[in-house]
Amino acid sequence: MYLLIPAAGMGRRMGSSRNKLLLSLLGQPLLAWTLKAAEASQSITWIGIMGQPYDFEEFKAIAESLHLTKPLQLIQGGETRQDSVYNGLQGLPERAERVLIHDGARCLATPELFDRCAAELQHCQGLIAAIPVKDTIKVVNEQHRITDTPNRQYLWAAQTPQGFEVELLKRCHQYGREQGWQVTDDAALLEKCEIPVKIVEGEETNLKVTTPVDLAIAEFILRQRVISEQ
Ligand SMILES: Nc1ccn([C@@H]2O[C@H](COP(=O)(O)OP(=O)(O)OP(=O)(O)O)[C@@H](O)[C@H]2O)c(=O)n1
Ligand SMILES: C[C@](O)(CO)[C@H](O)COP(=O)(O)O
Repeated sequence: MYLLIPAAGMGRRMGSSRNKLLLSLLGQPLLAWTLKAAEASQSITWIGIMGQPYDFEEFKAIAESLHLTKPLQLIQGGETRQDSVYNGLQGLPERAERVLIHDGARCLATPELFDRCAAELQHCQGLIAAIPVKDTIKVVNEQHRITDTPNRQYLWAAQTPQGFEVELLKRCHQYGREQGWQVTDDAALLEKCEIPVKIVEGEETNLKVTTPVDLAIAEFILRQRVISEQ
């Protein structure tokens, strides 16, 4: 299975002056934890990382320090996550039929989650990892007045990995560009093209490190894992 890792962001919500994926998490760059899970996955055979060229030297150093056994390709990212995935798709080897996309910032995803998504992708055109929403969600208007309380049974929080047939995802990205669609995940492009996307049960710990609080929570979870492995 081919894996593309969007890693070309800036981390504005982290308040960081550099790519948050290079920040230290339990003594290693955040991206290293994501790559370790990809390396440990049984199904992933090829890894592409979309980054900004000024981060490439550090990405290479991280990959070398991990002694990755899987082929690794660095691909120039874009201005938005959507652009970065678009570029990543162009950088896939021609033989790639299916692909998983996984945010570099979701550094706690387990190898087992990659493997479950990869296995499920043999039976559908598109899928995403997601978890049921725990909160009661309110829809509000511009005056901050509640307009609706949707039934939680139908609300799931999107995660990555998100997996697709390569040709289908390429077509949806291309069409989305032509239509000027701006989306925050790849599934949204298929939804807009009215193509069904399946949900695979994600992991509650598979948080996206977005703000400094997320970094602290991620560190806590990783510490627990390291302790339980000892
Ligand atoms: N131009 C971009 C923007 C984001 N990403 C990647 O997409 C993932 C999810 O994005 P997000 O958490 O929003 O990361 P940032 O863009 O870095 O954060 P922010 O929105 O706070 O600036 C991250 O792994 C990020 O590196 C990317 O590859 N290319
Ligand atoms: C793809 C994603 O990680 C799914 O949760 C997310 O949508 C991307 O980042 P953002 O924080 O929603 O911009």
